[in-house]
Amino acid sequence: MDALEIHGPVQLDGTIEISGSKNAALPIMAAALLAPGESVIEGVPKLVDIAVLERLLASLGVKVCRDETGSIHIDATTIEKPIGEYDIVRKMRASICILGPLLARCGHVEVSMPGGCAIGDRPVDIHLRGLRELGAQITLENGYIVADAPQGLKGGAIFLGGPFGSTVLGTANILMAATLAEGKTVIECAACEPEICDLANFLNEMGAKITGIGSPRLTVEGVSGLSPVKYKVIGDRIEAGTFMVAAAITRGRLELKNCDLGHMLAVVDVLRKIGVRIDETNDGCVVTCTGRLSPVDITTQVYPGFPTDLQAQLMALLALADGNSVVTEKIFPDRFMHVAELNRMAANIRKEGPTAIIAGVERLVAAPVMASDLRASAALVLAAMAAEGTTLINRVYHIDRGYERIEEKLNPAGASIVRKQVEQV
Ligand SMILES: CC(=O)N[C@H]1[C@@H](OP(=O)(O)OP(=O)(O)OC[C@H]2O[C@@H](n3ccc(=O)[nH]c3=O)[C@H](O)[C@@H]2O)O[C@H](CO)[C@@H](O)[C@@H]1O
Ligand SMILES: C=C(OP(=O)(O)O)C(=O)O
Repeated sequence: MDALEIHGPVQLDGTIEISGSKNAALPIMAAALLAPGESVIEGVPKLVDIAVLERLLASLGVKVCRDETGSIHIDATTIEKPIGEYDIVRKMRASICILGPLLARCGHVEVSMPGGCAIGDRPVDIHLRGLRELGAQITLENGYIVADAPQGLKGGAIFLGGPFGSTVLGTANILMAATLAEGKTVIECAACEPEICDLANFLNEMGAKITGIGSPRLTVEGVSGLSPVKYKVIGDRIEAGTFMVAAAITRGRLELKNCDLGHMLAVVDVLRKIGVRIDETNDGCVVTCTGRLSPVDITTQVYPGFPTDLQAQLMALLALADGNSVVTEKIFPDRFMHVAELNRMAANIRKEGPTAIIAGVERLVAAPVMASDLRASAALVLAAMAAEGTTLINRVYHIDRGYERIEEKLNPAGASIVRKQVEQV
């Protein structure tokens, strides 16, 4: 099993190209199932999660390959078997994205209940409620969601709100299904995340008729068929945010390319309050941090609020601030696996329900730590670059789910990260 050995403290200085967005690429790849023929998706990051979806699509009988430029070709001319098997689906939450498009295209689908990061309870009840409102009959059999719409789906008014606001992949599923439904669908309380906008833009290029993109009300006029297209996914705002924190926590300077600050207004606002300088460039930004770090209070929220996927990384930074910060997690109230590991590195963080109180410390100290989920792992890499000594992060397969060879991006900018094979611990 891979581990990362990280020597600190370092001061980063360099330029990093942000990869295409994982969370945009995954639903877009699934949406390619809607159109017979070959779609080409450009800018898809080389990640474990993407490889899992490639395997899942191939298991449906769809032809999938990555060419020498890195683009993914998905030939969905025929779908032999609309069944998402447990062995693949359990590895990744986003596998649930095949549910809507397969139902719309084939009139029948079976998908195992999905797995995903250990960040708390993650039901799919709203996905199922939305599909039922489009006319699907759905049962749960042996851990599989079995959905049928033999006469096709029918548009309607669908409210997608849940206990924590909107649902990102739930919106993706209903949106994809609605493109081929008969008549008009209005999705209320739709997710407004840039990844959903990217998916909607992709679907429109395929011939779908979606309006209201970026707002909580999406209107879809159903069409009888969609055509394959070539499409480039947006840059990864979560990878960009992680590297912004990397510049800040090492009191360094990073130029980030292929990142859209328009997708990161809450993150930029919070980092500026902490004392980080962010200057916009033509295709990204330059992030510099020289002085002291001010504490802040933040609450994670649906877009355009502060994203839960950057909560752990921000907490690593606040661990070194001059005073007390408060972080409240409103999307996944149990997403705090990183707290205990950061405390092993001499942070002073106390968790109370869905809130963490972070008393800033002068310095972090290296320690052996365990990556527990994707963004918690990223937080540990950030903390380790600022900590004194050599940190060993075990179970880094979590980080490979969402970051393309993170050490190869950070080392040229001055990090000292070595990937090692270690005995399983
Ligand atoms: C692949 C991908 O894009 N993953 C992202 C996506 O996950 P994902 O789409 O799974 O997250 P959701 O937006 O659906 O989850 C938001 C909240 O709604 C709840 N919920 C969701 C669906 C449902 O049917 N019932 C229900 O109660 C969830 O438990 C959670 O508390 O959005 C999350 C929130 O921004 C991010 O952290 C994930 O990185
Ligand atoms: C939690 C994440 O991914 P997933 O929804 O696939 O578990 C993430 O990208 O931070």
